[in-house]
Amino acid sequence: MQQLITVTEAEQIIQSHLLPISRTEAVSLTEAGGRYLKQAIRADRPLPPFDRVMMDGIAIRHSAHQLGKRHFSIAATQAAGDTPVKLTDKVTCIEVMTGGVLPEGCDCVIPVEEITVSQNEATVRVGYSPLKGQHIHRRGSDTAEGAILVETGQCLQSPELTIAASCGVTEPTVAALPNITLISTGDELVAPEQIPGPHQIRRSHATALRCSIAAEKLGHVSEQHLADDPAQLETALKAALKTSDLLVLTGGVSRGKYDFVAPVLQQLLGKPKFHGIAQRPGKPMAFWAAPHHPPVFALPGNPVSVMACAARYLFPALRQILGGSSSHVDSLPTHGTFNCPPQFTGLIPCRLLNGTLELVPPSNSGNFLSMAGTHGIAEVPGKLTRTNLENHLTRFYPWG
Ligand SMILES: Nc1nc2c(c(=O)[nH]1)N[C@H]1C(S)=C(S)[C@@H](COP(=O)(O)OP(=O)(O)OC[C@H]3O[C@@H](n4cnc5c(N)ncnc54)[C@H](O)[C@@H]3O)O[C@H]1N2
Ligand code: MOO
Repeated sequence: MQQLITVTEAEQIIQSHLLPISRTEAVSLTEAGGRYLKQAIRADRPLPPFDRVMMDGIAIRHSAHQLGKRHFSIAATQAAGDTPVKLTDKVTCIEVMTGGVLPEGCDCVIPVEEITVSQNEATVRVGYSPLKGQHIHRRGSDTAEGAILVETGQCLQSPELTIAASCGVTEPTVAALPNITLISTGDELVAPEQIPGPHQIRRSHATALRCSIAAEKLGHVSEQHLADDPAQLETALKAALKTSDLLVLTGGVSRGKYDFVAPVLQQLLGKPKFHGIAQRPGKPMAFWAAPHHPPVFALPGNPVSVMACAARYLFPALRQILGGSSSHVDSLPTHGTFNCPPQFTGLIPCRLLNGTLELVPPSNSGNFLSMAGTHGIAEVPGKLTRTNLENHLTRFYPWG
């Protein structure tokens, strides 16, 4: 392991070595949620595209009311979707519906609540004084045709998809998902569906990481498990380095006699950009970035360490590769106690409740049970005590 660097230094080193994915693909609107846009979405026509009636009621010429007219016979009814009719005089009105086109010749909509209708005649309530132009959403008042409405790089969520659908962008071009190879290592590990021997445990990292990556659509995951064998590791890594956009290894990265991840990667890619961060958990994390090779994240094998390092470094890195912003982080008030050396940073599992983080520190990073019901990690400087934690806004990194 090298000299420990800080959490912020590790983040900066990772950020400076990531390239945005250059492949794109067109996806249907039903598949587009959560994907990162690689085109600008423009208005295909002015919005709204016509003078849009905003209230169910009657449309009149405002000057008629100004001149004292209160009774209007209903010349026509215009529903939403009808081609517009025309008001030709000051004595009649057109019955209109929300979403319809404002009838030609009208400049005022009076809601149905302000009129009474009897024998095809609408009477405006005494004392009600409508304004010229009221309840009319003017053509082009939201945007002109051709304007950019959603910028490239935006993560598509329901608001952006409202715009895409409205502008007829039915197959937005988005960043292709990176191919992520997830390699877990360890002779003690068996698949979740197997019955472990007394000296074995079931492996869980790939399941956990897949869940976060799939939920946020951060990549296509392929998964392998390897024994603690340097030759096997070398063969698998050589192949994965050729076919992947990013590699994640879990376990085998600390100081044990059978921890082969760092030496084998060093042989293939040279020295890591860092190996060891002043953080708890996750101290032995390492990162490689070599020219013409995908970046490699080697996460320490303890389950809490894997998830803490993934939340803090891996998921933001994947967002950055996809073209999104990796820098936005919520800073929130925090409660609880934690145990971390003062010169370290704690990456502490926490619950997010009513805009406040409640720390749920594990008894050790191999104890994954207390992560149940938590939402991510709080990044807490180890020098903080319980008392001054209360005046501190803590950065929150969700599980995904
Ligand atoms: N002498 C030292 N020993 C250790 C150090 C150190 O600095 N010096 N660091 C400790 C820390 S901190 C951590 S974290 C672990 C990380 O070690 P490795 O990355 O080599 O991880 P392993 O030893 O392979 O595994 C640790 C632990 O996690 C379990 N594990 C691993 N993979 C999985 C999986 N896919 N699913 C479930 N559980 C998994 C594994 O069985 C071990 O119990 O090293 C400390 N030691
Ligand atoms: O710091 Mo290690 O990642 O706790 O178990």
